[in-house]
Amino acid sequence: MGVRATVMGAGAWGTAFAMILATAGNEVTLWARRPEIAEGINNTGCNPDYLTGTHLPGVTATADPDAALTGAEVVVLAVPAQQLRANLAGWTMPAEAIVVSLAKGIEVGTLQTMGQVVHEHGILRDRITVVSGPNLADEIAARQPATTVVAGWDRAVAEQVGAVCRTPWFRPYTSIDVIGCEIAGATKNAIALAVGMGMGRGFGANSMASLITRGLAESTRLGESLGADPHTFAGLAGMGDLVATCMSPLSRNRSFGEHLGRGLSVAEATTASRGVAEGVRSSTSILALAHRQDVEMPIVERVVQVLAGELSPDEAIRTLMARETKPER
Ligand SMILES: NC(=O)C1=CN([C@@H]2O[C@H](COP(=O)(O)OP(=O)(O)OC[C@H]3O[C@@H](n4cnc5c(N)ncnc54)[C@H](O)[C@@H]3O)[C@@H](O)[C@H]2O)C=CC1
Ligand SMILES: O=C(CO)COP(=O)(O)O
Repeated sequence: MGVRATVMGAGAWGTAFAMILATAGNEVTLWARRPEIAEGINNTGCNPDYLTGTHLPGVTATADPDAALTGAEVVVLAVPAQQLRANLAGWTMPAEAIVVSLAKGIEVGTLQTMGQVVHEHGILRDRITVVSGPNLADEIAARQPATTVVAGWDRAVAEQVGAVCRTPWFRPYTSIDVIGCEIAGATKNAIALAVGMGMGRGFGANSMASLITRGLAESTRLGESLGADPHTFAGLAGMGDLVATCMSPLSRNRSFGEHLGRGLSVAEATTASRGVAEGVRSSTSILALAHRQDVEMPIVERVVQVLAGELSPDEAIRTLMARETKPER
């Protein structure tokens, strides 16, 4: 028996998630900010801007947030991290709905995770869940097998969301480590920028593996300082997502880093990007969070310096390699 589910945000991941929900037998409404996107979906059955060849049977689109939200039992938030708070302020959330956050980022200024932003908006913690894992939208849209983690403060609610978004090719696991999944999801984008920079400089698998592994170590340190379970970082939302993102040319964050590594400016890389690369804004807030928590994050620090134009990718790599020798753990 399906539920009435609404996805707020018709970018790549919002569109693919709407397709998952419809395939799983739910009644799905997809809110698009731009009316022409909603019209395109309703008229052709495909999103004209994102995942363009993907058919979305059973998905009805609208550009009216009230129409989208009225009566929804599950509300999926799929707008970029830095835009979530402003969007929530203009929306009337259904009183009893379960909320699912898809964005992978840390809010600039408040240093809050998306779950915290949603909670601050007045949603009870027990009704908030986040989805995070190795989920490149293009592959999900092509119905390639993938797994993910649905994390919620209330395990039963996470299980409910897991059941609602389960399809033959999309297998959700559940977790109660919301903060761990969110920190893992946000930091992997910053690490993917670093990996991309290395690839843009022409480096191979050794460099990539070194950055992934040490990136995971600093991500885990930050998570633990905030009360996360370190095991989460070895799981799908941690290592799983990091590997998928850093290995795939489909990743916007890795591609953005590659552009920087090849000598493009941040502005040029932004123009070349085919969607939001969350790590570009969130690297700064992740580093600020690390400073607040007194946690060392040398890779993220170098990424922030490159994005700010204070270091070249070559200098970033050189200074990372010049750090003092120390025990691995
Ligand atoms: N694309 C992917 O493979 C995955 C993305 N994510 C995360 O999901 C979140 C959304 O990403 P995507 O859908 O991929 O991004 P996208 O770049 O494909 O689309 C962004 C969407 O947000 C809309 N948007 C932009 N500014 C807005 C604003 N001010 N107010 C409302 N809507 C606005 C755009 O019109 C577009 O529909 C990000 O946090 C991303 O890290 C997570 C897993 C997979
Ligand atoms: O989060 C993602 C895969 O899990 C998508 O990564 P990008 O945002 O870098 O494309």
